[in-house]
Amino acid sequence: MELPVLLITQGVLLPEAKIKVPIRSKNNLAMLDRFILNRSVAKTLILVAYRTETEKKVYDIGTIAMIEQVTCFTSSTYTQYTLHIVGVSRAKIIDYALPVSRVKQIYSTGDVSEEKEKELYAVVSEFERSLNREESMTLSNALRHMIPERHVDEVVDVVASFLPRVGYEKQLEFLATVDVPTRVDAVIEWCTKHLESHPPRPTRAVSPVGIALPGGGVKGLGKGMRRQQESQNPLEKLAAKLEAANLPEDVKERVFEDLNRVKSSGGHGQETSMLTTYLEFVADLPWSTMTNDDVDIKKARVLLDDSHEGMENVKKRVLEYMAVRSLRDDGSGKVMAGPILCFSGPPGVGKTSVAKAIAQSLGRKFERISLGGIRDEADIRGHRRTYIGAMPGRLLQAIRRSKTRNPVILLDEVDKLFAGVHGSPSAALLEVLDPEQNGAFMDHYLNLPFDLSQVIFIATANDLSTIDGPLKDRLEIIEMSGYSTPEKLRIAERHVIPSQLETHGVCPDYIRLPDDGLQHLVTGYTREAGVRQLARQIASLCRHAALSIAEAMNGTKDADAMPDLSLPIVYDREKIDDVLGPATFGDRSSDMVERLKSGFRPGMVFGLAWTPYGGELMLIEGVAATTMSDNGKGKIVMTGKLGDVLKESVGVARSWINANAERLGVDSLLNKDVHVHLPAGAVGKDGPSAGCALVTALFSLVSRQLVRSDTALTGEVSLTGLVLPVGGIKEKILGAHRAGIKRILLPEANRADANAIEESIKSDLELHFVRDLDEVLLKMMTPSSFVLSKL
Ligand SMILES: Nc1ncnc2c1ncn2[C@@H]1O[C@H](COP(=O)(O)OP(=O)(O)OP(=O)(O)O)[C@@H](O)[C@H]1O
Repeated sequence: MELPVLLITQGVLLPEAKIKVPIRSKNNLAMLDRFILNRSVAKTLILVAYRTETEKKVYDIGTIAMIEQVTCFTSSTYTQYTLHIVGVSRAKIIDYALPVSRVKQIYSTGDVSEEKEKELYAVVSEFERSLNREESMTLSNALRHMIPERHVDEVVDVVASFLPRVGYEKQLEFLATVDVPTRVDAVIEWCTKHLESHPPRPTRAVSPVGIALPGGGVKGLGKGMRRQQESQNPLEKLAAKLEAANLPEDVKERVFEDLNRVKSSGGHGQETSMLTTYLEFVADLPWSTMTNDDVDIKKARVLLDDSHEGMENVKKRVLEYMAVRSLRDDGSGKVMAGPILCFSGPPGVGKTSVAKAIAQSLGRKFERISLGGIRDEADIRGHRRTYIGAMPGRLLQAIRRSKTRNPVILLDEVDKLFAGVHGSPSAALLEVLDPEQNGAFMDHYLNLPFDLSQVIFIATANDLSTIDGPLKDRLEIIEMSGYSTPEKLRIAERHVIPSQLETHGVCPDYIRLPDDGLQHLVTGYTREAGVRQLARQIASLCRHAALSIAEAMNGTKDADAMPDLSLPIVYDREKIDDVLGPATFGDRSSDMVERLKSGFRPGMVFGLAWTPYGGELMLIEGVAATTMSDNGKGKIVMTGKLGDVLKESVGVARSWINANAERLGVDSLLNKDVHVHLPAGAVGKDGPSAGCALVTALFSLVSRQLVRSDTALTGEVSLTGLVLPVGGIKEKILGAHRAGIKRILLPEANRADANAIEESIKSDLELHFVRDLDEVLLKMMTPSSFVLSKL
């Protein structure tokens, strides 16, 4: 037969064994691309050929293998494919060529005496117990159906694949050995050698592979031992587990039918082993185990207040939610479905930790499912069992982990679900969240209805605009905005520092972080909306402290007897610079604002952008092509990865300037070619909120007057020059403040949003609210601008 070739230079795949091969070489990538990717690969056969590094030649015996799965890991810089394959049989390579070679399957020969077999099983049993628990489980699972049927040839292959230390050359030799008795001798020898340095665990007097052996089992084992095996029959154990799982009646019937099928097959065969794994999963699911809700609103309030600083609105909404739940609870254990909360905001503002606090105050288990980047419906709903390597979906896996049927499940990053080629995960999620349907949720793998109606789902998102409409409809959005510097200082002092000290085992008395040190840490080493980076920097200081203390103690247990270290270690500005290196960001002022202070030219203006990671200062630049400034066609070139809505805003800005040029005494853009650019071209920008900034930039260009470089603005404009409200005001103000901007122009209609900002920030800023573009230009142009008199 002719098979595509996978060429490897280390590790040997023996029949029945499974390996994962990362695909790196050019040849293997070409083979993957041509024969495997974008095809249905299940059960595809390939030839694994081996090349010896020393002789640089391909070995004439290979392994025919079956592909079980292809996995792909993608990062921003590379993509790594990995093939999961299982060995099928030995093969003689008749005609080696790439990418396809001609091979002939070869079969094992020779009989093994009963004595030898007994010796083999005894030594394999010891060998199994010398492995770590995980390997030992894998080995016994692999051998489960072989020993009872006396597949000695397969047994030795599987065991040999657990002996990689034997070396590549020896394993290749083993692969080439068709005579089974010779292979048995080799395995006995290798196992015995391995056992010299890895003694077996003492306990467990069971069969070599941890399962009962039918029809008398392995000859030579005593009666007592056989009885013990019988009492440990895994099928009986499984049956008992299924009984104890308290399955609903309709489910029970189907499950026990499957169990009988396994029983009647005697427990062997690949299909049976898949069915057994399935039944184990069924038995592990918490069909009827629930925790009792313990809703004490007072306690919940204390817990939330203790664990979370500020965020009063969020806490209020969460407590209301819990109060409503408790009123709906009629004591029957069934609570009517309520709204599904979705915390939306930049990273590190406490979305996950508030969700955890909800679970904790209800006394429920907490599980998190990360949805980021899921493209496949099967991730949510599982694979059908007919697929090789089928698995249940993430929902049921989370339920199994929680061991209860009513946990709080956090659906993290619902905004990052994408529809791929294999169905829409967001539609599957919709079904999960629908109280009409989730009482009988069907996972493809489980293929039995499972009741998810008592689960509390909470979602998180960074960017609401990317959530599918119908899914968003189901969610009750609670916005969580970024923190100001004073808020961060308080969160750090009361929460992050104590928890990091505890995590790193540093006694609070040994370390001191004075106010100016903490302030330096926040403003000089982090630029973020949440407190993630800050927590990381504090962790670095804790590790530094732990190391200094450990070194000074040098074996003594008495911290007071540390001659080389004066305690507490004080992390002031200097010390922090010393430990973490020079500050990455200039204190309080962004690099951009500093750099541009003296370099502002007509046509430049600071806008404000909302991003999923918090508010950002955004430079807008416009230039007129001077050589053809007055004989152009009024064309506008736009660059900087702009979305459609932003491009339309440039059009609106241009029309307004043209319509008002005469009144304002400036040139119009009718015969000027202009280029508008928004730097940081790699980041996509969209939305109407840059309207005011664009008009200002174009006005500055045609009037050749400077815009104030100490001011940033946001606001949508209408064609007639009205300034319309925009979203993300708090994030934008905080972003500007972080960047060192003190003067901000906002739409009048956003006054209430701006007022919600805490006083300490507001007092540090000059906020101006504007109604129309004339007001905008008056406030944005530098005071010396001659055109101002016309406004
Ligand atoms: N207001 C706060 N009070 C106390 N701790 C806070 C507060 N906000 C955030 N934290 C802490 O900051 C850390 C990061 O928060 P968390 O992981 O919940 O963020 P997140 O918003 O879920 O971020 P992501 O979206 O990246 O998952 C946690 O240790 C959390 O306890």
